[in-house]
Amino acid sequence: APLAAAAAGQALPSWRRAPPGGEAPQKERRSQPVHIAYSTPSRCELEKPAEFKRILVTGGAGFLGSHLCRRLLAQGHEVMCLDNYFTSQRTNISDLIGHPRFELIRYDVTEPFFCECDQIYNMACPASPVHYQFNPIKTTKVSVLGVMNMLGLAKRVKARILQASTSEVYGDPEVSPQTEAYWGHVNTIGVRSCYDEGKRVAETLCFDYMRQHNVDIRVARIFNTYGPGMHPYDGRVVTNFIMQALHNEDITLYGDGQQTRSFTFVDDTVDGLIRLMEQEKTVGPMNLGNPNEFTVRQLAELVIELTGSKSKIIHLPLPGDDPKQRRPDITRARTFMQWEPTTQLREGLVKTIEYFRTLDLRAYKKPTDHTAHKNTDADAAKK
Ligand SMILES: O=c1ccn([C@@H]2O[C@H](COP(=O)(O)OP(=O)(O)O[C@H]3OC[C@@H](O)[C@H](O)[C@H]3O)[C@@H](O)[C@H]2O)c(=O)[nH]1
Repeated sequence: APLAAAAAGQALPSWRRAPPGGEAPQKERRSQPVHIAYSTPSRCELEKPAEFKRILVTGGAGFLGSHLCRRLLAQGHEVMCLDNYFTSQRTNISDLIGHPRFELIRYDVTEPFFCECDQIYNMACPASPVHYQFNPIKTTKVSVLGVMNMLGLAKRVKARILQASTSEVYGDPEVSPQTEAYWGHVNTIGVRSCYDEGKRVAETLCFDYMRQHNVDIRVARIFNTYGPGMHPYDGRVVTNFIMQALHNEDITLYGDGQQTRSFTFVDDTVDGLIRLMEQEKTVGPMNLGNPNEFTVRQLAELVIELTGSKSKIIHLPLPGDDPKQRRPDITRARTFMQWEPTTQLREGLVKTIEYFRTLDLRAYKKPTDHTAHKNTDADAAKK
């Protein structure tokens, strides 16, 4: 059937379809819209031609990475995608495989990697607490060795490099909202430290490579991002709640649900990442997040409402070191990149729910036992 569809020119990305009357000139083929499986259509069309660049995206098959690859291809760039598929899979980017400007390389960023490129987006790292606590030593290695390898490459080929950092560098913040000037409140020995401290060292390395070797760095502190393309079993709150609601299962609220998060729709985050990379000056780390703050209970109630689910909310213990509040101050992003999120939670959730509703779950590997939420403070006290 896929062959028949291919012959008929259907169910193939537009760039793979033969134009009526045979081969079109390269220019004409490039100007056709690229159909993107997960992102919203407005972001998928081939955008106004940018200066052609060779761009390396580590973690390019992951949730954020795959959206980024699509967007960069749509801008007309050449994209090299590196991934070891620890938390991602090739189906995330199946629509890109075979694209003339896309190259896919199975690789682990803890090993040095060399290629000619103009820009590097270092996105590789498991991001869900369930995943990054599964093998915490490896998580620190990915953050620290991964960024060292990429900074070394950036230095050697004089590429600009963007490091995907995180709101988790603020730990359990004592101030709200968090500006980039806040140094954070992070436990160095807790169950989340592998990720938090790994990303903090990654930031340090970026700034030291800039000071010592003049490497052109960008550091994005990404807040909780959600949207179509998320792994259905990633264990994070948006996926858990939507999956549970769609299957009329209990909604698992950890703790009393009064902890807050600021949820950013994936297209806004990707837009922010590209703007930050293209921004001409290094201006320090940049918060990328939606400043609208919600309690996790509010999120649960909104998901139930939008799905029309019969699910009930139940309470489970709060995971260890779970931050109580998280809200970005985005003055810097507004000032330097004229960036702010345009999709608010309700609208973004509707799109995400639609994605999960139509997802074929057989294409995804079921999780190993979800243990992260069992790493509670009470357990840590017993040890
Ligand atoms: O089923 C669930 C899952 C999670 N939660 C709660 O929802 C909140 C958000 O949890 P998530 O696991 O989605 O993500 P966290 O905010 O803890 O960490 C995230 O921070 C920013 C990013 O860098 C990462 O994606 C991730 O580390 C937490 O308070 C968590 O305890 C639930 O109440 N129920």
